[in-house]
Amino acid sequence: MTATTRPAAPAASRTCAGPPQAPSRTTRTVGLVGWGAIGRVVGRALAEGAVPGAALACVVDNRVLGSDCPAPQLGFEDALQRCDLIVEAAGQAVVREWGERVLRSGTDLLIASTGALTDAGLFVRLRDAGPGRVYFTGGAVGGLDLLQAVRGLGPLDEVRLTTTKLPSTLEQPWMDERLLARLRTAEAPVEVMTGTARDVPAKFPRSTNVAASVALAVGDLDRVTVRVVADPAATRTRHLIEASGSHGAYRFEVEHRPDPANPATSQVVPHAVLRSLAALAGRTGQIL
Ligand SMILES: NC(=O)C1=CN([C@@H]2O[C@H](COP(=O)(O)OP(=O)(O)OC[C@H]3O[C@@H](n4cnc5c(N)ncnc54)[C@H](O)[C@@H]3O)[C@@H](O)[C@H]2O)C=CC1
Ligand SMILES: O=C([O-])CC(=O)C(=O)O
Repeated sequence: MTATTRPAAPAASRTCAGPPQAPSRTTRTVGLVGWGAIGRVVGRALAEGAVPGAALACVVDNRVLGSDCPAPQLGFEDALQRCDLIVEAAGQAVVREWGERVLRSGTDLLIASTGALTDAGLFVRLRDAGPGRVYFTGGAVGGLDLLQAVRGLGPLDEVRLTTTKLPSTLEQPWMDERLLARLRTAEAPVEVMTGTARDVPAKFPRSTNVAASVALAVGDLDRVTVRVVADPAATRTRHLIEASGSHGAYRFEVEHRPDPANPATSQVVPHAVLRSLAALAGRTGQIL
């Protein structure tokens, strides 16, 4: 499944009556699912007109939202009636429950919770569903465009992602008391899990979607080895991608300030979503 863009506007057309017409741009009507750390920033920016060619039509959330929400709160079915693009910023479960229905209704879907795609069955169903198209935001990591381009030269031999976060953001319901105690009392970095991009995002569904994003770019969940590290000194979240093959070697390292309300999420992520939206809305001059 490849993140491609479709032009929002029809090409300029020539009529019998006169000169070529300027391209008419249609506005993408956006339904935002999730009014949390990502959704609030995305929703407010859209409502302020920050993305030319994209307008916020409604917000879907399973909590009752207050008056700070700048668009009507709708249920999912009603949102599908009103929108031509759904932005998921709510969690992997939403992609599982609604992904296919969104695409089958002819609505496009931009996914933040890429970890849902580690479910092989869901991956195939979303790939084959339509007529809506599915897109992924790059989220908290960079270099995905290049890793995707490198596939044209052949497979990479090795791809590693090391994600380092504050211990509290990595606690999970499946952890036993011993591991939780190690995280809570850590005075130095603790390796919490090493696995493939197939395994890790399911274990840390709100914290390691980036592993699935790297794998989507590389085209192989099992080729990406992921290390999850809890570091009490990680006031910034770090993601290090290292990849190599016969044609080259690649290294991308980022450090993000965590969102104060939800430190599992890096502050940059809603801006990555807005960038993706700008590309989908057909803003010119965009680096794809
Ligand atoms: N690709 C990437 O780099 C990243 C992806 N993410 C993904 O984005 C998701 C959202 O992140 P945040 O905004 O930080 O989370 P958050 O927890 O701050 O907000 C999530 C919002 O979605 C709502 N929600 C949850 N389940 C829902 C459902 N079934 N139906 C309707 N609304 C629902 C919640 O009520 C909440 O308002 C994360 O769970 C994660 O899967 C997060 C960070 C980075
Ligand atoms: O925001 C981040 O740094 C990464 C994250 O939570 C995720 O991939 O789920």
